[in-house]
Amino acid sequence: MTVQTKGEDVYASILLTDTYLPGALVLAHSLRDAGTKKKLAILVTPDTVSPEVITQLKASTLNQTVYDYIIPVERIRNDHPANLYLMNRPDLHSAFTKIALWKQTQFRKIVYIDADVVAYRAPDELFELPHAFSAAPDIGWPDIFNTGVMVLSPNMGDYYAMMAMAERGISFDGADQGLLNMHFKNSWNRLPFTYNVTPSAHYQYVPAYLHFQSSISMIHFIGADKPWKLGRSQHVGNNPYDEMIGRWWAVYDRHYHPNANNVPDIVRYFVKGEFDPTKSFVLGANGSWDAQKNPPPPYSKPEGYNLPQTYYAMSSDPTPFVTPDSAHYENTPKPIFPWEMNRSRPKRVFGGYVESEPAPATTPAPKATPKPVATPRARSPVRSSTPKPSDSDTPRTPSPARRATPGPTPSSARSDAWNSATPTATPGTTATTPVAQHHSSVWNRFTNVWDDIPEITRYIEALQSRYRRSRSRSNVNPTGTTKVTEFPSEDERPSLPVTPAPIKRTGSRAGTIGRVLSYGEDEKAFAATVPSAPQEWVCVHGVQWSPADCPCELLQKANNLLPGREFGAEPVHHKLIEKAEPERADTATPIVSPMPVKPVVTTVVGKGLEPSPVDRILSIGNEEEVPASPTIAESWASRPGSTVPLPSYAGPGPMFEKGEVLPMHAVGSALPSDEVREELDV
Ligand SMILES: O=c1ccn([C@@H]2O[C@H](COP(=O)(O)OP(=O)(O)O[C@H]3O[C@H](CO)[C@@H](O)[C@H](O)[C@H]3O)[C@@H](O)[C@H]2O)c(=O)[nH]1
Ligand SMILES: [Mn+2]
Repeated sequence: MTVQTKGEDVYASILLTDTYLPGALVLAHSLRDAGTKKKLAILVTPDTVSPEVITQLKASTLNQTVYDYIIPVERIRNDHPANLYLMNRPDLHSAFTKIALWKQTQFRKIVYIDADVVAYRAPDELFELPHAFSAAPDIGWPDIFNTGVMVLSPNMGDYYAMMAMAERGISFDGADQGLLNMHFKNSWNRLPFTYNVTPSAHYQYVPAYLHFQSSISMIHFIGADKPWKLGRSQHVGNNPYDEMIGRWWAVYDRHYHPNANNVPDIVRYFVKGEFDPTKSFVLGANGSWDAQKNPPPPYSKPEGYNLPQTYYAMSSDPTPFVTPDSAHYENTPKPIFPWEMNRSRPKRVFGGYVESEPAPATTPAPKATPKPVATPRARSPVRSSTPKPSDSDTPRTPSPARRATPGPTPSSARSDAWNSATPTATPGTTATTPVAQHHSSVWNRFTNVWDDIPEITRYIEALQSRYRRSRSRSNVNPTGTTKVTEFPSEDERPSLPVTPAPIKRTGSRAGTIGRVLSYGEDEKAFAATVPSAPQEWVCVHGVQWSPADCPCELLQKANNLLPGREFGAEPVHHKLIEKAEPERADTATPIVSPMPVKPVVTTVVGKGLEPSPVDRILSIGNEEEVPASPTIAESWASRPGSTVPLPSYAGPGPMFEKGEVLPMHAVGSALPSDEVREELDV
């Protein structure tokens, strides 16, 4: 430890708040009155001490110097103040600021004294101590020292070491005394108790007091009760404690006597019982405060204090709220206008019941409507964004909301909405997963949102008539539907439900619809289309599966139909439907489902194949289509020796088979773009 040998000696105190001003003043006066030869310094934290208070620290009204040096220092807060609560002194949160004493290296030695100390005599001899650090024992635990009186030699080594502790909140009492005792541990020079006598109202060792009384240098009023906070009338007895309190008041009165007319109000303000506002503030003739001439009396209550206040308590009534019946509305004004009296019954249907009918108390069972309706309910934005008028005579304007309708994704909200139209599939009551519920609902109840768009319907009808012609050639039953999407029942559902959907093709073939591969009802017809070589199979999964593992039902079905044709063990790239050429990123949002098809591109290694029966089915209705030029990946995959699979398509959409893996990515709008719809308007 470096001990400074140069510089001045000073007594130093510290002021962290205005409220300790009387203490700081009395300490300084007591030292001066006792004839000290040393200068006085006080550290102040300008952020918590007002300028008026600092003025009082400089000079008394008689122009006597109080403190020679006012040293502004940064407040050092304890950010881990838990230990302060152990001694019930949370107000000491910034006591760590005392560490700044060690930074005052302009001084050779500092006799530090708390602001709640009064000196009986000036202990100037302490400056002659050779020790780097001295302090007196603490009355509460005499093995440690009290930090109200310390003799120290400022040096940056101790300063930084203690700052590091302060930053970490290392202090057993949360304040400076705990920190300093941990830092100096056994290296402190013990001063006699007479340099830091800490009287207590609860315990006095009277004989010792009487014995050492004449040698007392300083009295330190530890604890929350300070003489200026207790007031003059407290502790005026003749016990040792009261006697010592009286010594503090004696110094105070010598300099700030109540009868003296030059005592600054701000000093008295912080001394209990000393401040008299009637003397400080000139009142009007009627005794009230004249706001034009004077500041408000300091003890006046704020005006808002008298404002009436209303408190509303939360209801603690546990009875469930019941909607008031119609009697509640007895006093509603009688209809007077014709349109009020001759009101036509609402025709629009919401939630399965007519608007004007009273809503059933429980969940309404949907009334039979031509088509199930995804019930719009105000609480679900998903539901309300999928309006689906079921009455064909309802005027329908293609609105942006319709176009923005998200594709049927297996979201819980969506499946919820759909289940609401499926009385047997009440959410939470079935053992099936929401996804399974969703799909069964899809299969049994719903159509695609574009099914009612006449342009698309017309186009599809035209397409289907062509399709029927072709299918009669290939002996496959027609579906005979007038809808773009025909959802078969669970029983009649084929294993590969592929329905055409409009899609915008890039290039000159924009607007070409995908082709249909349908297993249909005729197994034999389907069997005829099954390719002879397993390599020709391309299933929806677009993954390299071992054929045995492939979950594709169509593949299984084909395998069952043709027992003689065992698939090889080689991994085969299955794909029964091929996705359309991928949309460019800068064009319309991808169409989710159903996935359009194009001629099968096989991945037979080393050579191209003749069109298989599957290819032929796939090409039905698209005879005129110019085969899409292979993508880079396709060309690369078909190079001799390549085992690279064809690029898989983006996801199966809502039409995929039960048990298939769900798409893990978001899907876009299922509706065609305006551009596509224009092109579709045939
Ligand atoms: O609101 C405050 C609090 C404290 N101080 C200054 O900090 C000193 C310490 O606070 P104090 O109230 O005197 O603490 P004590 O009651 O004396 O408590 C003991 O515990 C404190 C925390 O460890 C030590 O600082 C003391 O020296 C020790 O006697 C005071 O004297 C003042 O100089 C203020 O200026 N304003
Ligand atoms: Mn103190």
